[in-house]
Amino acid sequence: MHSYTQQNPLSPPAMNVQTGAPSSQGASSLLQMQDLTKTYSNTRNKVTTHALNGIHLDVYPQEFISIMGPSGSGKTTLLNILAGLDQPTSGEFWLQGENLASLKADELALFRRRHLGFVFQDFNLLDTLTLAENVALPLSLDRQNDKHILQRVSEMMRFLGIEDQMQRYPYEVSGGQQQRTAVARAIIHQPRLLLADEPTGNLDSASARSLLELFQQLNSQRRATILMVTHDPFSASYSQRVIFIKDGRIFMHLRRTGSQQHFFQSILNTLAQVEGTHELA
Ligand SMILES: Nc1ncnc2c1ncn2[C@@H]1O[C@H](COP(=O)(O)OP(=O)(O)OP(=O)(O)O)[C@@H](O)[C@H]1O
Repeated sequence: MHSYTQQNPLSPPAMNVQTGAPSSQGASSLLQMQDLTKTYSNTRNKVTTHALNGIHLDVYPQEFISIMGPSGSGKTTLLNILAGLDQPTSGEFWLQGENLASLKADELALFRRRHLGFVFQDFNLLDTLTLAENVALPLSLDRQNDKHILQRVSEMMRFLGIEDQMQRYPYEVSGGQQQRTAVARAIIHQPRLLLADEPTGNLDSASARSLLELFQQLNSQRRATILMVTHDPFSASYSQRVIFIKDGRIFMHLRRTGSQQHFFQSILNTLAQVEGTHELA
């Protein structure tokens, strides 16, 4: 299947068909992926899974992108590769010109700690640390001074509306507050890229909505570039561009051009197409 793009005819700009970037985009991309593939080979039952089949994608600074696709289409595999948690089988990717696949393990660990932020579905907070200590982790690991850390943590927790929970432990607060803590930890070091895997998956609808509004705020006010994997079309409608993956390939890019409601409807229509199109083996 070939990948293609869909746009509202009333609303240019045109997009680069391969990467989904606006053709008028002069700025250089923040993240570039070139022909990424990932194959899992199971030696026991000799089954080979082609999780990614040649992903080309450019992400531009200050974009908020959602990645959608059917179960097993390769979304998490892609995010894990970008997060440095897994290696591609072939292909390359660069974050602001840095070829991440070429870094040694310790260089990659440092790069991840300094330049990437992660938010996961299950929050991943450390239960033995207070919320403030959890948020401080990236700065403590970087050995920044205590006064600066306290100042940054307070400022960040205030921004996220959880400043009165600083001394509590994760098990003493709600899921929404835990996820806000995880977001604070993910962005306290001002990463170049925030990667989120189903960040609203364990939240009730009010907390999910407030997290998505927070992502929009981070994106517009703090210039965060966000890449979010989600199953949920409503969550995706908060972003500016949705990339649909199917069978490890990019199936379509959809860019928001009108209201959020209109974008939500376009996402639903595209999902129906993605799920209704079956490739013959
Ligand atoms: N460690 C692994 N070993 C073997 N196969 C794997 C492994 N991890 C993922 N896969 C396979 O790779 C394919 C893509 O998986 P991936 O988890 O990326 O999909 P996904 O789109 O995130 O799915 P979901 O929406 O269900 O989370 C699937 O067929 C999956 O079974």
